[in-house]
Amino acid sequence: MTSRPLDYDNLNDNVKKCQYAVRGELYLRASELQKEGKKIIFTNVGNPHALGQKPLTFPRQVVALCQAPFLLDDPNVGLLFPADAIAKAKHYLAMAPGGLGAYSDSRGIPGVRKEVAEFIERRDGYPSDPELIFLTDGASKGVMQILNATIRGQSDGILVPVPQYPLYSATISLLGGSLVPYYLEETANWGLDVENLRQSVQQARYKGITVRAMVIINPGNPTGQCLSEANLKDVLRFCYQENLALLADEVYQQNIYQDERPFISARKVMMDMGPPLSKELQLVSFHTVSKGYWGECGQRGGYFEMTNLHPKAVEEIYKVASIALSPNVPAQIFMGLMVNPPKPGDISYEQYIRESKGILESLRKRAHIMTDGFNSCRNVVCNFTEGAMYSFPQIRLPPKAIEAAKAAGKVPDVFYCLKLLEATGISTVPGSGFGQKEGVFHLRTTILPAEEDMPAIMASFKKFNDEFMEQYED
Ligand SMILES: Cc1ncc(COP(=O)(O)O)c(CN[C@@H]2CONC2=O)c1O
Repeated sequence: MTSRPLDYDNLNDNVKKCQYAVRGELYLRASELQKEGKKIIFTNVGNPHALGQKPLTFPRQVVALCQAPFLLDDPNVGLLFPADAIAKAKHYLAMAPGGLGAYSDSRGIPGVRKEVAEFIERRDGYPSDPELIFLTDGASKGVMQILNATIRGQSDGILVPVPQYPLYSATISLLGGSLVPYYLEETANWGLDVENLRQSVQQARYKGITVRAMVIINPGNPTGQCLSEANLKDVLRFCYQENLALLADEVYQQNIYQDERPFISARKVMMDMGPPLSKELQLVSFHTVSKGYWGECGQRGGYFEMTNLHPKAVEEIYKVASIALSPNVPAQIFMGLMVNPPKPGDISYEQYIRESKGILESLRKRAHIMTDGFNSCRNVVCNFTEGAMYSFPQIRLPPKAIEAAKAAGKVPDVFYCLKLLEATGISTVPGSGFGQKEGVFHLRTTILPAEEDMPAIMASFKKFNDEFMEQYED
């Protein structure tokens, strides 16, 4: 048969080059085993509702009414829905001409963008312009839009933390750009070092790469570290000195499990630093309804906020957003509700706070159970999950295990994670999927399995791991 346009060999090379390990080899093998009837614990994806977390009640009540506005005309609606949910549904329906079935503006519903701006103002104490906030189908799409606008070709580089969330490496590959790694220091609790940043940029420039932007993920995925205000000041100063735009991925800003380093946005620190940075440094910040104590991953709601971008650049980003017509309208309502939740005195306030606090407190407990569990295992060390939703233990593989992996044609941490999966049903992501220093191996799991299941999962992991180490140690 003649070679055809969409045959593998004829596909765009950038498509074939990009990798996304969160749903890679381990996930595919776990899905096969599940089909064969094996019980699988999918802790590979930060997907809270898939692991049993209940959705918050109030947002679902409001969106249900927005999706089925005829319920608002039912005389019994007050028997099923609280008055503030009814009022909120009417509030959003009034903002969305044609309701949830109609396209919105390509930047999102102006009223919701205004609510996001007000949220940012309350959080940071500085004005925020709704015209510089675009709603997106999850933060993923926002990241892809901004990287698409930034990367002009192979010689454009993006400074990305290693280990990193592979949305960045995959998108940079897809767009034909160059990933410029900066290594986080595991022994310094995954801290970043400005000298390391400078070296990475210098090495890239030496290779003829123009470094255009720097990505920070705060709190970190997969590493879970929270950046301090001092760290953020260093990063902002560095980006200004090196003329880099800063892309601040802050999707886990609600997921904080320690009190020493509370979340502080890159934008607040930049504004606190005043001119010239607050007036000149280009910053794009990303957020989502997928994380935090919402976990509404499937709704596909997100936003990005642009600071210090020229109006003509904003217009170009708007033009490209308009190609996809409209962000997901129901998700925009979720975003509005997330940034503008029930207030003290509202009928649903107590329930909303109770549910939210319950989820966050449980996540904090699970972060400790998992970290302590890993640290009780042979040849395993693990930094505490200060934030986000993941645990990223270092697995010190004996040389014999590395040889066995090579003999099996597998990267060592893939070999280990496959053995773990076969033995326990625990589906993780090998550290090689996020990038790691040469010769150092990790795996990523989420802290999302139900609290009551966590001790048994960690015991099952420990049994497997200690037997594995026994088998391969000299
Ligand atoms: C750092 C980071 N940014 C953006 C996203 C995308 O979120 P949206 O759902 O808003 O597009 C994720 C999702 N985290 C993936 C999903 O689950 N496990 C992960 O590592 C993420 O971890």
